[in-house]
Amino acid sequence: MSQAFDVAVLGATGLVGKTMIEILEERNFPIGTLYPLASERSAGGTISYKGKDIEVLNADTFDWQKVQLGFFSAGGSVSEKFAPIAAEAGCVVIDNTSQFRYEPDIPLVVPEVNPHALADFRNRNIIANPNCSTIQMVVALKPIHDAVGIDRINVCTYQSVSGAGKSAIDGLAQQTASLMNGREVNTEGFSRQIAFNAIPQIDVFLDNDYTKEEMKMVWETHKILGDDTIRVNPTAVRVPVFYGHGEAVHIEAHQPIDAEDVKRLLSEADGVTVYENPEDFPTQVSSASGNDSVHVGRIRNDISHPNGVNLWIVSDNVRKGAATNSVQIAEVLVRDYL
Ligand SMILES: NC(=O)C1=CN([C@@H]2O[C@H](COP(=O)(O)OP(=O)(O)OC[C@H]3O[C@@H](n4cnc5c(N)ncnc54)[C@H](OP(=O)(O)O)[C@@H]3O)[C@@H](O)[C@H]2O)C=CC1
Ligand SMILES: N[C@@H](CC(=O)OP(=O)(O)O)C(=O)O
Repeated sequence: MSQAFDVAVLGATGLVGKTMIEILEERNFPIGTLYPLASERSAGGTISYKGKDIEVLNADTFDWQKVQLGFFSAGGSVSEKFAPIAAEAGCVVIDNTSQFRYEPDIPLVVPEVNPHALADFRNRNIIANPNCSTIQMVVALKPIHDAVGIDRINVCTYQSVSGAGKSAIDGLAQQTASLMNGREVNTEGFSRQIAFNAIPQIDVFLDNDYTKEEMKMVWETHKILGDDTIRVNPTAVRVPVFYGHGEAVHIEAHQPIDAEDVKRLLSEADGVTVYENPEDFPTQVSSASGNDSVHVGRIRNDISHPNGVNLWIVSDNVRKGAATNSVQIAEVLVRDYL
């Protein structure tokens, strides 16, 4: 990688955007000039990159011809507005929002799972980064699907508040402090109190009574694994954890499969850390937060089904679920296509 790329990060003052800039630095991505972009609210402020303070620019007035790559994490409506403009100007957009994920000509990519899908990036000059809960699940399930074919997935998520942005992190901290001090709780930003509670609603309810977060896991698993026959049944729950999503996953394979086979398959898989000893299970706080691996433990045979296996999967939603996955997409892009 001797070539350097001029790069814009849209949403650079947000949780995902800031992490994206840290990860670009950490992984030494070949950047010529970095342009951090946000709304007019934050324009004029600075962000730190490689020991320097770089001015945040207003996305409304940015000239997209200046960059070859754009990392977008400022929300769906912002991507809807700016991604076509950037793409038309020759910038390849890696979009973290759900805005373009379900359009058939837009690649939806997890580099450990379906890097080949990137071959279609020129269709629109836009590549979609999947939903955080979906990414960690498909990284762990892909080797099993390749080996024996997965017929059905039942999954319950335990998602941290960082999935809902900076304001939700502040909300959990404030609610916790209020309760500890015997004060009334302000639940703004959540549909119920989140401190010391669990909320079985993430995103809006759809006509089939699943939430949109749950249906994203169905639609995106099909698109990424390239198999619409997999039956996926999710329940997505917000829990009072700051960083890291957990998932209790139950799979039914097309053929009998043993937990020991799953452990062996996953120990050979890219991006996965396996916890073989049942007592040595991973958690969001102790294992996932702050690193890029998908951690899998509690791997055991289903006592109620001959082809069933249970897994507990945790990962850092802001890193592997968003920022790191986008940077990994860019790494494959510049290595194989640009
Ligand atoms: N792949 C995934 O699973 C994930 C995807 N995401 C996506 O990333 C988005 C941002 O998430 P997160 O970082 O947690 O959110 P934050 O609320 O922490 O940050 C939002 C960012 O977007 C910027 N922004 C908001 N409105 C505009 C606008 N009109 N024009 C330009 N910039 C704007 C904000 O800038 P300012 O400082 O000016 O307000 C800020 O930089 C989410 O909405 C979601 O779409 C997030 C998490 C995981
Ligand atoms: N919905 C996820 C985060 C997110 O922004 O997802 P998406 O990119 O699919 O909208 C969460 O709340 O944990």
